[in-house]
Amino acid sequence: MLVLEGESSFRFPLPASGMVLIGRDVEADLRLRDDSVSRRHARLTLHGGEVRVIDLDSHNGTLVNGRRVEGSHRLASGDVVTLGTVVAVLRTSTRAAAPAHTLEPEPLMERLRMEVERSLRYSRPLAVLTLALPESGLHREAVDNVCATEFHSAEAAGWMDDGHLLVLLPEVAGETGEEDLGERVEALAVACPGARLGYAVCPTDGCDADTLVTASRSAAEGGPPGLLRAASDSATRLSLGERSLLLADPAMVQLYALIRRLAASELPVLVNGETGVGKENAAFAVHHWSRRSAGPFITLNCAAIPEGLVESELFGHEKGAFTGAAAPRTGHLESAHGGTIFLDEVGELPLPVQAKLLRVLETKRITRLGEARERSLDIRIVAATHRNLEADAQAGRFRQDLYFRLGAATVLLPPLRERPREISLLARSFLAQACHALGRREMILSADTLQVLSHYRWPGNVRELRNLMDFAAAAGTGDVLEPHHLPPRVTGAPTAGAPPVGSPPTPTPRKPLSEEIRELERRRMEEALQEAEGVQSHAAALIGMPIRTFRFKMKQLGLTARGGQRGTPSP
Ligand SMILES: Nc1ncnc2c1ncn2[C@@H]1O[C@H](COP(=O)(O)OP(=O)(O)OP(=O)(O)O)[C@@H](O)[C@H]1O
Repeated sequence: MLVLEGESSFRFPLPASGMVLIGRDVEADLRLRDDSVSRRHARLTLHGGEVRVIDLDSHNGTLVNGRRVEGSHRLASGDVVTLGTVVAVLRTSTRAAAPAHTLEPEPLMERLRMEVERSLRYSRPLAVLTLALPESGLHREAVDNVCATEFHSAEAAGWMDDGHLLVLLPEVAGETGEEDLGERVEALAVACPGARLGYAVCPTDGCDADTLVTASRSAAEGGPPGLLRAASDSATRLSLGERSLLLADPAMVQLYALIRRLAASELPVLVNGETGVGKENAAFAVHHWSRRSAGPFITLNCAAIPEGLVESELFGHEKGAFTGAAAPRTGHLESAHGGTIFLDEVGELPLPVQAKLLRVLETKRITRLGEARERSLDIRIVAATHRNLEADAQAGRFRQDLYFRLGAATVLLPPLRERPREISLLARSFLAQACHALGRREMILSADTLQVLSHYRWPGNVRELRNLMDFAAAAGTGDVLEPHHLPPRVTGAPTAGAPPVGSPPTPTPRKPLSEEIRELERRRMEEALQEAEGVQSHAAALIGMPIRTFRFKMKQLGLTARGGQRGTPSP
C-alpha cells in the first residue's frame, strides 16, 4: 500500500492474511502521525486475496474513492483510501485467488465508466486492452480460460461481440515492457494465435469509456496479428503535399478513404461541416489525390467577397467592363484551369451568380465580364458549406439544379466533439508545433487539461483547438499545460469580475486533492532523483515506489532523470 502523509510517501507492505490496524495509536500496525487521523482510525482485513476496510468510528471518517465507508468495504487494486488528510493507495501485485470477472457488455461498460472516473479523479493509470479474434469464435474458449486463470481480481474482461474481447486493467499504465500488460498479452497471444491486440490508456487516449474502447479497438484492428499495438501509434498522419493531417477517429479514417476514391473520378464534391472542422483540407485532399494534382488548387471564400464583386472574382473581366475595371483580370475559375477550384461557403453565392456558375459547369466554357468570346475551361469544382444546402434549395435560397450538380458526391465532416479520440492527439500535435515555431521548450498537457479539453464542446472545432494551443504555447511559462492556463470559456470557470453586492465572501480557493497529491509526488520524485544522481531505480526505491510507476509518473510529470522538469536548462 502506498501511503501519502503530509510531506512523506512510503510503501506499507500488507500481510497475505490477517488484520492491519491503522491510526495514531502506538499499537497501530500502520502508524500515522497526522492529527487528522484518529488513534484507532480504520482496520484492514486480508483473507484469501480479498482486502476489506472498516472505519473504527474515526473522527474524520474513512473514504474509498471519495465515498465514505459504511460498514466493511471490499477494496480493489488501485482504490484510493482517505483517512483524514492521509491518502493510501492499494496496490496488489500478486495474483489473487479469485478469477477475473467476465462480464456481459453492459455491466463491463458500466465498470469501465467507474474505472475511468477513478482514474481521472485520483490520477491513477488505467489501460483498456482489446483482443480481436482472427475469426469469429475461433479460440474463444482458450481465451476464456486465460481470463479465468491469469487475471487479477481487480481486472475485468468480457466479450463485446463474437470477435472482440475487452479487458480492463486498472493500475496499468501501458508503458513499453510493462510487466502486467506484457504478461496478459503473452498469455492471450499464446491462447489465440493470430489474434490482434491493441490498448488505449486513460487519459492520454481518451477520457471516457466509449473513446477508450474505440481507441483500443482501432489499435487492435489496424495492427499485425500476434502483436500488441498502442492506440497512440494507431493514428494516421496523412501527408498531402505541404499539409499534414492527423486522423484517428474511425469515421474520419473511413471518410478520407472515401475522399481518395472520389478523387479518382471527375465528380464535383460537396464538403459539409461546421466551421473549422477541416473542410478546406478535405477539398485539398480531393485535388491532391486526383489526376489534376500537378495543376493549380484555387480557393475562393464566397462569403468573404462583397456581393457586387463576386461575379468578376469568379469569371474575371475585361478592361472597362465596369467602373473601376482599369485592366483585364483573370477570374478564379479561369485561374484553376487544369486543376481544382475550391468554393468555400458556396451557399452564400447570390442567386444570379449561381445561374451563371451552373452554365459554366454544364458547358465547360466561360465568358469574362465585358467580353463576348467564350474560353474553354477544364476545372473540377469542390464546394463547401456549413449550411444545409438541401434545405436551402427546397426553400428557394439556393438553386436546386446547382445543388444537384455540386452535391453529386457529398462528404460530411463530423464536428470535433463527435471525434473525441482526436482531441488529445491534435492538441498534443498543435502544442508541439506551436512550441517549435516559437523556439520554446516543449510543453506537455496534464491529465486534468486533457480532461477539460475532452469535455469542451469546441464550437470552432479544429481551428479553435489549434488557436488555443498557439495561445498556450505563447502565454504559458511552465512546461506543463494545466487547466488554469486555459481561458474560462474552455474550463467552464466563471469569468473574473466583482462579486455581486451582498454576496457572501468568497472562500479561499482550494486545489483539488488530486492536484495536491500530484504536486507532492512531483516534489518527492525530484528530491529522490537528485539524491540518486539520476539513477531511476535507486530513486524509485528511495521513496518506495515501483519502478514502473516511477517511470510512468516521470513521463506524466515531465521530469528528467536529473530531477528537473523536461527542458530545464542546465545551470
Ligand atoms: N485532421 C487534421 N489534422 C491537422 N490539422 C487539421 C485537421 N483538420 C483541420 N486541421 C486544421 O484546422 C484548421 C481549420 O481547418 P480548415 O480551414 O480546413 O477548416 P474549414 O472547415 O475549412 O473552416 P471554415 O469553415 O472556416 O472554412 C486548419 O489550420 C487546418 O489545417
